[in-house]
Amino acid sequence: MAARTPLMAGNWKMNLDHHEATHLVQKLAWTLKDAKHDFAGVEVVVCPPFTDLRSVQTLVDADKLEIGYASQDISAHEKGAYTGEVSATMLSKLGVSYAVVGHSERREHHAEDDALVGAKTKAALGAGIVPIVCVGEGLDVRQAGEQVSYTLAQVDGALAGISAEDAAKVVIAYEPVWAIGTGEVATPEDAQEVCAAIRARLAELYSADVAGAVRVLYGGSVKSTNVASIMAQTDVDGALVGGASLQAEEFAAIVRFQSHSVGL
Ligand SMILES: O=C[C@H](O)COP(=O)(O)O
Repeated sequence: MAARTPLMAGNWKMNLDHHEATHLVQKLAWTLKDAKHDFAGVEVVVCPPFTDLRSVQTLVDADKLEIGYASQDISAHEKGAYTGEVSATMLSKLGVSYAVVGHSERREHHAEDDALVGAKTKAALGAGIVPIVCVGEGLDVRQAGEQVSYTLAQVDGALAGISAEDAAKVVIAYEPVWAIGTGEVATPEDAQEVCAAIRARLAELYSADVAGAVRVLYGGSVKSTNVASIMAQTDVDGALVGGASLQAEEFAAIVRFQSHSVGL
């Protein structure tokens, strides 16, 4: 079975206008190049707001940057009278290769449930976009010791009705809500426990091949100072980074760590 290429994705959330986006992507590319980053060893993706995507596409195409870009959300609808929505086809035309789906901030502030997350996952896959499906428990669930069953129920919801062929393409990001933006990173053991359980669930739902192909990321207060211990875990294949991805040097340091660990 082919090794899983680590994925480092920077979720900018609702930060940076299109001028700032261009500046950050340029700076990130320069910083990684100066550090002789080998893009074959680690995939680097940024997730700007919708309004920045065209500018990022123009820059990436013009300078032939090996940096991918993702949307932070995607519509479950194909087209038509859905004011404010952005379709998978529209995003695909912009060269978007990944879409964050079911982030806890959308689940919380926009009442997204597992059924909607599943529909968005399907919409992304239907347009050739890889969904980065976010799952993870809140503090109350963690304190009750129910993080594994809670998170696996979200995985089941997101993948309901999805074929094995499509499931193998999906990225799952385990983001315990209590670790997001709080500076309170999960311990490596906490991350491994749930990421391993997610992979085991994929094997149950599909096959060992699908479980072995899917990249499982960790997200929640990842920084250059803690990424090494998280990435050392067997079932963690990358990170979904929020705040720390807004600084080119810091995000590059997170990415560079991984380059070094694979001997580049
Ligand atoms: O999507 C990213 C996560 O919400 C993590 O955010 P954070 O790194 O600022 O904690």
